[in-house]
Amino acid sequence: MEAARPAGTFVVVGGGIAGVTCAEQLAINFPAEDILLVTASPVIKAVTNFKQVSKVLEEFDVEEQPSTMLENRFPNIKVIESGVKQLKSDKHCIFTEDGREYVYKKLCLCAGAKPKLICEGNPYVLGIRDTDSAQEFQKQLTKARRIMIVGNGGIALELAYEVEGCEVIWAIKDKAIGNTFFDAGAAEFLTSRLLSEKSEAKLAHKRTIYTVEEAKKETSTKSKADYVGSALGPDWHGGLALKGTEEFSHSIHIETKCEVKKIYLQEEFKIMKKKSLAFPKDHHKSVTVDKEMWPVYVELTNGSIYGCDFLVSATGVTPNVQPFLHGNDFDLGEDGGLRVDEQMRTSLPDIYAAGDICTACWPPSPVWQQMRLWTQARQMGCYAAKCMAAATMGHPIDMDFSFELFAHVTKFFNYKVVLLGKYNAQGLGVDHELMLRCTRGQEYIKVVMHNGRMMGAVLIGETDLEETFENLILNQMDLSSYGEDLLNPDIDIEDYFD
Ligand SMILES: Cc1cc2nc3c(=O)[nH]c(=O)nc-3n(C[C@H](O)[C@H](O)[C@H](O)COP(=O)(O)OP(=O)(O)OC[C@H]3O[C@@H](n4cnc5c(N)ncnc54)[C@H](O)[C@@H]3O)c2cc1C
Ligand SMILES: NC(=O)C1=CN([C@@H]2O[C@H](COP(=O)(O)OP(=O)(O)OC[C@H]3O[C@@H](n4cnc5c(N)ncnc54)[C@H](O)[C@@H]3O)[C@@H](O)[C@H]2O)C=CC1
Repeated sequence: MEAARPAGTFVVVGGGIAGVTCAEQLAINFPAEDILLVTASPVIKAVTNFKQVSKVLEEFDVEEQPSTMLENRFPNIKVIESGVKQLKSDKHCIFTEDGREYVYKKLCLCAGAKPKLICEGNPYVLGIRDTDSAQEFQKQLTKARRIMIVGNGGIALELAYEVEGCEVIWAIKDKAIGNTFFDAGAAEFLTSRLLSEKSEAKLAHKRTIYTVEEAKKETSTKSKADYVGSALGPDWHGGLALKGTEEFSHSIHIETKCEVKKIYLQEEFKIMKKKSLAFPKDHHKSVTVDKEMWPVYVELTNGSIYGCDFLVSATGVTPNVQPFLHGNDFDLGEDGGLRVDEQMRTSLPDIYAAGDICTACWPPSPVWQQMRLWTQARQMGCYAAKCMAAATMGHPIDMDFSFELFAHVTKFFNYKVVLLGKYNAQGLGVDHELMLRCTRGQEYIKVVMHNGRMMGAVLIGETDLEETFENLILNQMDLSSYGEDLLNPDIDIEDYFD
């Protein structure tokens, strides 16, 4: 083993948004010190065109870049391209796959998360996380006539809308689509677009830039071991043609309130002599027996069996903590993430964590919750670096303002979607009121009220209400006297509260 580097550098693990933002912020705070970014992926994620849309809402593009671009931008950042295989927290050092040891004075773990697949090790069950897995999915899709999507969160929503030329059976546990983002009302608004043919017009991308060109060149020269790359994000499918073998644009059947009971390979299925269902033509449940043979069969808990070419398990993520646990007594959250306090500190001295790997365990603002999202990875990475700096300099630091209000802007089914605060009345019990305004095919607005105060909102479409509602949630003004006028389309609400 080679000699250890000089003691006492800041070390960040992970080249995703959290890790890169953390390293950048440390480089700004400590221009005279070396910052080490140790990452298993051959490319890093860079935030570009950052735009603060309002007090809390932010938008940005994301580019995959060779690590040299980060080093050029910040000469005091040194990127080490190797996976961390062990952490010795008592000795303040990490060991990488290439046999090196690095000693840290403060360490920030930003190793992201992995897809939580319904069935590990089955070649017919794909997960989507990084560029490689997205490309593998695309490759399999070009040969597919029918796939099954399992799960009801962000990835499933995107795939259900984007996949063309292939029959899609979408199996969800819930009554309505998109349970991590929407209630049944919003889901119905979106479903009507999903079940109608997509417009022929070229769909606008979720974000304008998502570059994988450089990444492709780099990836091919590196061995990948078992590590996942950084998570995809806004517009990950923008550069990929998600098309199966058929000529139709969109053909989807949704099976609600069910889970996957069993997956059979073709040979197993033949022996069992069970019947599978044909793809329903009219969005209703199929009763016709399928005469075709498929590589894999999926039995659902509602009794239906469908054959398909493969399944996509879009069933959430598990924090990527495994490489760091051996011999280190970290406190873990219920979701398996590294618990962090309001200073982004884990339970072990001088070790911080940010992004998908961590579980926020500070008492949250009443209108904020953690979700494993791009924006939160950036905010946490930046704030963790500031906390590391504050602890080094001995200055206290206040909680970053971005954790005051949950705010997420994205695109689903080609609609702009803004989610604010307790947008699904999370944790409010029955003691809340909903106000709705909906124009089919155009906009869906839902406001969550509690004791006359606005606690959250879902804005689908070009509503232009995000800034006003953000303010109303932040200032917790008593809105009881305004009643339904809050959503009255004839009243200019922005002027009203100016
Ligand atoms: C398909 C898809 C679409 C998404 N779309 C959106 C969206 O539209 N909006 C949104 O807000 N969020 C979206 N997300 C979520 C978002 O991408 C993640 O929340 C965010 O990227 C997490 O960033 P991170 O830096 O914490 O982790 P990651 O991006 O996963 O980065 C982790 C890094 O750590 C490295 N690493 C892992 N293990 C080790 C190790 N042992 N040693 C060294 N390095 C290691 C990895 O190689 C990687 O570089 C999407 C996610 C997916 C999968
Ligand atoms: N536009 C956006 O904001 C997007 C965000 N993302 C993020 O990327 C990450 C990964 O996305 P997803 O995998 O979609 O995770 P997710 O957490 O958004 O959704 C997981 C879904 O799987 C369901 N599920 C869990 N276990 C299941 C099981 N055994 N059987 C059936 N269903 C099961 C859950 O009910 C939930 O609907 C998430 O953090 C998500 O927030 C992903 C895509 C788009």
